[in-house]
Amino acid sequence: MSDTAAATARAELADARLYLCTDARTRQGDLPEFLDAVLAGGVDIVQLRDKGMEAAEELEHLKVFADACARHGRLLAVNDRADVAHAAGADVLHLGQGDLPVSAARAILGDDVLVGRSTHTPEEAAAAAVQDGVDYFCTGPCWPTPTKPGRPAPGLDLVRRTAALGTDRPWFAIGGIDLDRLDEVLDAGARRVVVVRALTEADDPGAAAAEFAKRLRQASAH
Ligand SMILES: Cc1ncc(COP(=O)(O)OP(=O)(O)O)c(N)n1
Ligand SMILES: Cc1ncsc1CCOP(=O)(O)O
Ligand SMILES: [Mg+2]
Repeated sequence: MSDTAAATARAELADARLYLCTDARTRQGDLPEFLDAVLAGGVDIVQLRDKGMEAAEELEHLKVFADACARHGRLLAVNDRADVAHAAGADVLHLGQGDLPVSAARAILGDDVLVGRSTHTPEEAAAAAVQDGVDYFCTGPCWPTPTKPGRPAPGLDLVRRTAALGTDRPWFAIGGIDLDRLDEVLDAGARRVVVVRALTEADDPGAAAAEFAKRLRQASAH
């Protein structure tokens, strides 16, 4: 990615409100159509999150994700692996606390790829808000979720405490968020969310994405 493209991607991240993570299996039969529907609905960033998939297979699936993101002018994210993010030409790499250190990812990717970080405590959130090389961070899970089994949920208190940081760095609430719970997440102070099942399991994913995007943008406007 050129310097200009990276600056554009950072501006798009600043404006982003709705971030989808999905594997390549849940919507196996209609993946391109599903991605087109949610991107048209208002998803700003799409991450292929398919734990345990081998790199070669991940790269193949990422072509479908990259094409969809390019059609809609949205950001493509890779989970966990800097090498795969580089090979796929992704805009974003997401790193958890147990993944590659940010400095190691930067050594592979340089400054042009956006890097995100997971946080699960107020201390981790405060650190991610100022850590060099981090473009955005996520806090959660807000609720226990079968998408991330075994991960204790710090709940909305973490969202409140993250909001209280008053950071300008973009941050997203994650974990167990659906349209019924969105107002609670907004009331706790989040203005950006990451979702999986709320879109992958929606009867009408495009309409669900549009409803998320509308309410997130309304909340951001005041
Ligand atoms: C956007 C986004 N936020 C959080 C996560 C979770 O990352 P991590 O804690 O490393 O867990 P895994 O997803 O790797 O199981 C994410 N992937 N994306
Ligand atoms: C990847 C991840 N990290 C923390 S919660 C989570 C999964 C969120 O999935 P869902 O939106 O289906 O609860
Ligand atoms: Mg990870």
